[in-house]
Formats: sequence, structure tokens, C-alpha cells
Amino acid sequence: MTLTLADVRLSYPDGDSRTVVLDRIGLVVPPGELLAVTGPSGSGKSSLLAVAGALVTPEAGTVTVDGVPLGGLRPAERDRLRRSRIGFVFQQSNLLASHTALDQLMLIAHINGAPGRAAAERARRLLARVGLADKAHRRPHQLSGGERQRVGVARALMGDPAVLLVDEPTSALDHDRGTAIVELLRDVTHEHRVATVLVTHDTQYLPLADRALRMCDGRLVDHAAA
Ligand SMILES: Nc1ncnc2c1ncn2[C@@H]1O[C@H](COP(=O)(O)OP(=O)(O)OP(=O)(O)O)[C@@H](O)[C@H]1O
Repeated sequence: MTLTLADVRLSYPDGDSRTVVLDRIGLVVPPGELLAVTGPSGSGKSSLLAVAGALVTPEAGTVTVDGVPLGGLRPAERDRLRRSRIGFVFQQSNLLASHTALDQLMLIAHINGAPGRAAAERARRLLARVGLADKAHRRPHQLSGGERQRVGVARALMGDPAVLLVDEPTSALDHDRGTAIVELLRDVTHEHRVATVLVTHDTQYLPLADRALRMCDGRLVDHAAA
């Protein structure tokens, strides 16, 4: 299984006590599955992504990415695994203003130490896959919000991740463009056999996912139980 969380617990100090943000989370996301996670503001959705993405270390429990338990890794090894096996797509696409769409992807190839011709071909293929073949040389301000998110999806796939973590990608988009982004995420999840966790406030997108769970006070529950 590509992404596994077992009995994961995270809390933050809150005055004299602590607020439990993730409460004994168990989750398995297999390759090729788009899992949508909804839930009210403050319920722990972003914290779940931070722990799954090796950005925050939980107090208890284990997170396993692509067969590797994160708990046993030194910080440098964890950083390497994050770079090589985990892709992130953010609420705002977080693109570099001075870089073209193609350069945003090539930056990943540079960071991973393989910026050659094969990487350039992969970058062009991915941009074509997200519908931007003819806009590869545009900078972010020359793209629409939906197009910027498409670049963000292509960039996240550039490093050939096993896990894709997506935080509110539709929040700045209207319904049609939001639907198109979630459908794109579902399709590339299937094609690239990545394990994708999509956090969204918006329950209208849930039918597009392969599976949907709800965060409720730090627990992950089925929608029927929420
Ligand atoms: N670094 C931190 N220190 C202290 N408390 C934190 C920290 N990060 C998050 N929290 C708290 O943890 C809880 C869960 O936050 P989280 O961002 O995971 O929720 P969320 O479901 O993603 O919310 P939203 O939908 O508003 O983005 C909140 O009560 C938040 O205030």
C-alpha cells in the first residue's frame, strides 16, 4: 500500500492543556486511488496532509510512504523521501512568478539532479496532459486560476511521486473549473497509479472521488457516520 497511517496522534499546546488534532488515525490509500477528505474548518484536514507528507512528525503512530516507515528516518532521509516520493498541490498554486510553466516543472528536475532532455520531454508531456501544451512558455500572471492549478498538478507529478497530497485546489475556482481540476486529479491518479489524498471543504466534488471520508474533531469517519 502506498500510503498508510496507523494509530496516528497529533496535538498542539493550548494554554495549560493540549488540543488533539489527529486522534488515532488509521488510513490506507492504495496506488491509483483518489481519496477525498472533507470536514469543517479546524477539524484537522491540513494536519492530516502535513503528517502524511512528512512535514510534521506525529507524537504517536506510524506513517508509511511507499513501503518506508517515516519514523525510522533521519531528517535528511525524510527530506529526500519527501522530494522523491511525495507530490504536493496547494490551495494557491504556489508557482514562481518569474518562471514559465515549463520552467516550474524543470525546477523539480533540477532539484532531483536530472535536468536533461528526458526531463524536458517529460515536462512537456505532463503539460500537454493537463491541457497546456500551447501555454508552456507562459508565466503565472499570463494564465487563468484554473490553468495555474493545472501547472501545479503537472509539477506535482514531475518527480514521479507515489503519493499526491492536495489541499483545497478548487477554493479559488468556479464550479466548472473546480470540477475539471478534480476530474483531472482523478484521471492522473489512475493513470500514474499514485495514492492521492484530496482535502476539500466542498462536498459537491465528493462523487468524483473513488472514496470519501470526513474529518470530525480529529477522527476520520465514513460519511454515513458523520
Ligand atoms: N502549528 C500549530 N500550532 C497550534 N495549533 C495548530 C497548529 N496547526 C494547526 N493547529 C490547530 O489544529 C487544528 C486543526 O487545524 P487544521 O489546519 O489541520 O484544520 P483544517 O481542517 O485543515 O482547517 P481549515 O479547513 O480551516 O483549513 C485547529 O484547531 C488549528 O488551530
